[in-house]
Amino acid sequence: MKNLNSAVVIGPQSLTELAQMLQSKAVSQVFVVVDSNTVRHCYPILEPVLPAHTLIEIPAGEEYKTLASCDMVWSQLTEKSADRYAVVVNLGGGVVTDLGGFCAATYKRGIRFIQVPTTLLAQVDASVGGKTGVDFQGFKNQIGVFQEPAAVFIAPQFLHTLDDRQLKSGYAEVVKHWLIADAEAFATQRQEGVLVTDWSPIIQDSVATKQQIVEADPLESGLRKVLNFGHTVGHALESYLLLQSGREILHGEAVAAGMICESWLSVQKGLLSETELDRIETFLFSVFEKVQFVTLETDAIAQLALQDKKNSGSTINCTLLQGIGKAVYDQPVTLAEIAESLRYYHRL
Ligand SMILES: NC(=O)c1ccc[n+]([C@@H]2O[C@H](COP(=O)([O-])OP(=O)(O)OC[C@H]3O[C@@H](n4cnc5c(N)ncnc54)[C@H](O)[C@@H]3O)[C@@H](O)[C@H]2O)c1
Ligand SMILES: O=C(O)C(=O)C[C@@H](O)[C@H](O)[C@H](O)COP(=O)(O)O
Ligand SMILES: [Zn+2]
Repeated sequence: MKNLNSAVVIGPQSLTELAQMLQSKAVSQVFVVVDSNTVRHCYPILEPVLPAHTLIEIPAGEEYKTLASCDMVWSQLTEKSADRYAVVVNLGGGVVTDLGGFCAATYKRGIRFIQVPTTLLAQVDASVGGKTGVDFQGFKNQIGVFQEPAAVFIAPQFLHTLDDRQLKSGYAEVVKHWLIADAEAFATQRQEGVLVTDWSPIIQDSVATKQQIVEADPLESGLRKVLNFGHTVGHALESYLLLQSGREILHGEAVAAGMICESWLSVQKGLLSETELDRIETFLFSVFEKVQFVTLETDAIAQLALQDKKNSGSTINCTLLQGIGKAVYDQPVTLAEIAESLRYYHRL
C-alpha cells in the first residue's frame, strides 16, 4: 500500500475520527453542507456523531454548481455569524465538496473545511488535492481557488446508496489514475470492472496516486496537469452537453470519452501504440456507453477546449499518454486535432 497524507482518513472508522476533530475547543461553530440527495442518504449516517451544527442544503446536480448556490451558503454563514473559527463540513459528491470548499475558502478570506465525500468520484478524486470551485457561464470550474481541506474523511459505507451510473462515473477517475500512473493496476484490476465488492483498496490506491502528484505540484504549475488527462476534451463535452436540455452527462462519462479522444491524439503524436489505444477503448466501452453527439456538433464542442485552464494563450495544451501508465503534459494540439479526435470517437 502506498503512503497516504495523514490528513486523509479512509475506512468505516473515519467518521468517529471526524467527530473527535470537531470536538476541539478551537471550533466555534460547525456547518454541514449537503445537497438534496445527501441530506436523505448520507446525513442520517453522519448526524449521530456530529456536535451541534447548522445544516446548509443546496439543490443536487452539476447545474447547481454555481455562484447562486454559493450565495446560499455564504448567506447562511453570515446569518449565523460564523467567525474564523467555524468549520464547514462538506457532505456529498464532487459538487458539494468543490462548492462547499470554495465557499469556505473565500468566506471572510477563508475558514477551515472538512471533506466527507459520499460518491466514488469524490472519494477517489474530488475531495483530495484542494481544487475547489464552481462552473461559470457554462465553463467547468471557471471560478475557484486552490485550498487544501483541514482533513478528508472517506467512509466507503456511503457508497451503498449510490446507483450504478454514479458508481461508473467515479470509476472513470480510477481508470484515469491507472492510465497516467499505474500500468500494472490497469492490466490486472480492469478485469474486475465495476463488479467490485470492496472499494476500499481501490480508493486507497487512487487517493495515494493523486496525493503523490498533488504533493509534488499543488498549484498545477507542471506535473499536476497529468491529473487532467481526458479533461481537455472531457470538459468540452461536459460543458457542451450541460447547456443542452435533456442531454445530461456525468463528469466521469465525459472524462471516459475524453480519455479515448486524448488516447487517439497520443497515437497521432507517436506517443502511444495502436495496440494500447485499442486496449483502452475496448475496456472503456465495456464499462461506459458511447456519448451521443452528431458530427455537425464536433467543431462547437472542440471550441470549448479553448477555455481549458492548461492552455497558454491560444495554444491548447493537452495531457497525453506516453504508453499506458505514463502521462506527459503540455502537449500542444490544434483545435482541428481536437475536433478530429471527436470525429474519431463518433465513428467508433
Ligand atoms: N476538485 C477536484 O479535484 C475534482 C475532481 C473530480 C471531479 N470534480 C468535480 O466533481 C463533480 C462530480 O462529482 P460527483 O460525480 O460526485 O457528482 P455529484 O456531487 O453531483 O453527485 C452525484 C449525484 O449523487 C448524489 N449522491 C451523492 N452521494 C450519494 C450517496 N451516497 N447516495 C446516493 N446519492 C448520492 C448527489 O446528490 C448527486 O445527485 C464535478 O463537478 C467535477 O467537476 C472535482
Ligand atoms: O485534481 C486535479 O488536478 C484534476 O485535474 C482532477 C480532475 O479529475 C478534476 O475534474 C478537476 O476538477 C479538473 O480541474 P480543472 O482545473 O480542469 O477544472
Ligand atoms: Zn475529473
